[in-house]
Amino acid sequence: MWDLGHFGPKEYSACIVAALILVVLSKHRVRRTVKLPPGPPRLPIIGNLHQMTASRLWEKATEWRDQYGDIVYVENIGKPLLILNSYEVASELLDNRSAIYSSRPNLIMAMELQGWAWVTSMLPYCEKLRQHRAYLHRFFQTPEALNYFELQERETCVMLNGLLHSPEKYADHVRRLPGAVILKNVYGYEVQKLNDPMVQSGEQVLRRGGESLQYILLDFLPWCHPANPIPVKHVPEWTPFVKFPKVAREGRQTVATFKSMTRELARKQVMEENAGQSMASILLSENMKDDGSIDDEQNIYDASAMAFLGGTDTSVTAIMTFILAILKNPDKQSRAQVEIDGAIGTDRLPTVSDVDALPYVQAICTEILRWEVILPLGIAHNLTENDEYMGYHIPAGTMVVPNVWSMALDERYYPDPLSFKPERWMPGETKEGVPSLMPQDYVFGLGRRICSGKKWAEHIVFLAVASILATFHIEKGKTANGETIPPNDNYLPSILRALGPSQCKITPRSEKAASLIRQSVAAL
Ligand code: HEM
Repeated sequence: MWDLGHFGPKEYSACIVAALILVVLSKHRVRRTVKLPPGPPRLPIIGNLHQMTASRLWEKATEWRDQYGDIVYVENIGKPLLILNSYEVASELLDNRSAIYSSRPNLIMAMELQGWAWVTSMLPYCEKLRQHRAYLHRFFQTPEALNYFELQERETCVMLNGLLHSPEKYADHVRRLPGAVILKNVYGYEVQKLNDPMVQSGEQVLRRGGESLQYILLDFLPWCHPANPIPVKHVPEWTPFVKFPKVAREGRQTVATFKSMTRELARKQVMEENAGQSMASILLSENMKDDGSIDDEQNIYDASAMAFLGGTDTSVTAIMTFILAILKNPDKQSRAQVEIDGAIGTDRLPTVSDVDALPYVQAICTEILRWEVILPLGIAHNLTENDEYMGYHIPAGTMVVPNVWSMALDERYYPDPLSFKPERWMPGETKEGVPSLMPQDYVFGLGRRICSGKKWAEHIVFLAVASILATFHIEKGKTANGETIPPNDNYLPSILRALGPSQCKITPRSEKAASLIRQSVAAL
């Protein structure tokens, strides 16, 4: 079966045929007199398409940085893509020139075929996007709006209790945490058990989203464009050698189910008299007219569902990375525990207000975001007008991708970048001094499309890390023969990196720590 997600000889031949059609159809090819940014040599017709399906494109792009510099230009059957390999260029283009670098590309599989076009992070720069961002900003950048600190602390406590009872399921307890807080924040929905159907539905739809990105090749094939006489939407599933129509249909169904489930949750909030305060209930009631209809109803549903999608898997990867970092660097755990015991004692659990009293724990959180970045290529932006930069021409319509991976491993800022070193964030502890570039300045994106959940995510990661360190001891697992089991550091190489569990031992630091957890849960 021809899977457009993987580039092989059949796909290669198909691309050549497609490109030839393109060449024949375009009677007058525009002669390039402008100087394009540097990049790897392009093959006739297909350009760099054969290099685009590398499973870790961010690593390939980082290699290109050494050869071609901070901006790397590639072309796929005439479609331009610019990779920004350093913070400086990403900041100049995505931030300082955000007026023209803030749109998003139209991705055929995701948006045309699977029905993701409503998702905030996929919207072009438009009024609808501004409205979504305003809704999200109100509830996710302002903790007081829904008192999300209290919810984060509460659900962190539930996670600790889970670790106490079934430490071997630690990945499930971690997975539950961000989903439970967001579902309560957004819909007033209470997650009751580990494998909650709503949390699972969010995970499932995100998996479909990740899958859709494997079909990026469709965006480069000329006949796939919606303006063509045979729109790609109408390619039947029985078409020989192509798998994408089936993947598209399955994705469409999952997205539609997710949309109707989240819509129902939101509607329930506004219909029920005793429904608590949540993002959906507040926005829907504020916008309700006398006749019961709701202004901007669809945008409220969509922005609410986006919070659920944007905040769950990303935060889970950060917390899983923390556990991996401790398994590989046990000395960091001991130092953090000494800090916690000294600053807040052992009679209570940490809260978000302890951030300033726990600089080393905070340094661990910062280093987690840098050491194993979660979205190594961020989310692609789209340039809406021709631009000139460093003497190069960047054509309108260029897909612009920040290489967050390369920024996080930039030795100019982070000596020995592959090592997990929270010390680099502690003033006076390294001879180079604290790096002038924080990962928080780029791992959440840049410019007008910066992540709407940045603050919320930083808070939940801090709480989870500080609370686990305060109460548990994490160590590598052992085989029956007493040999140490190496931790699992095999991240899924998708655009949103995910990490499975390691075989390890997670035990309460003391009977007092275990009893503190039990008492805190009982008091919820
Ligand atoms: C550690 C956790 C997280 C990371 C690393 C992360 C990272 C990112 C990145 C890199 C972008 C793209 C920014 C750009 O295009 O320049 C983004 C967009 C977005 N994120 Fe997050 N995110 C996280 C958590 C969250 C949470 C908790 C929410 C909940 C509201 C959220 C909601 C969004 C939204 C709505 C967008 C789209 C913004 C737009 O397109 O205008 N994210 N995030």
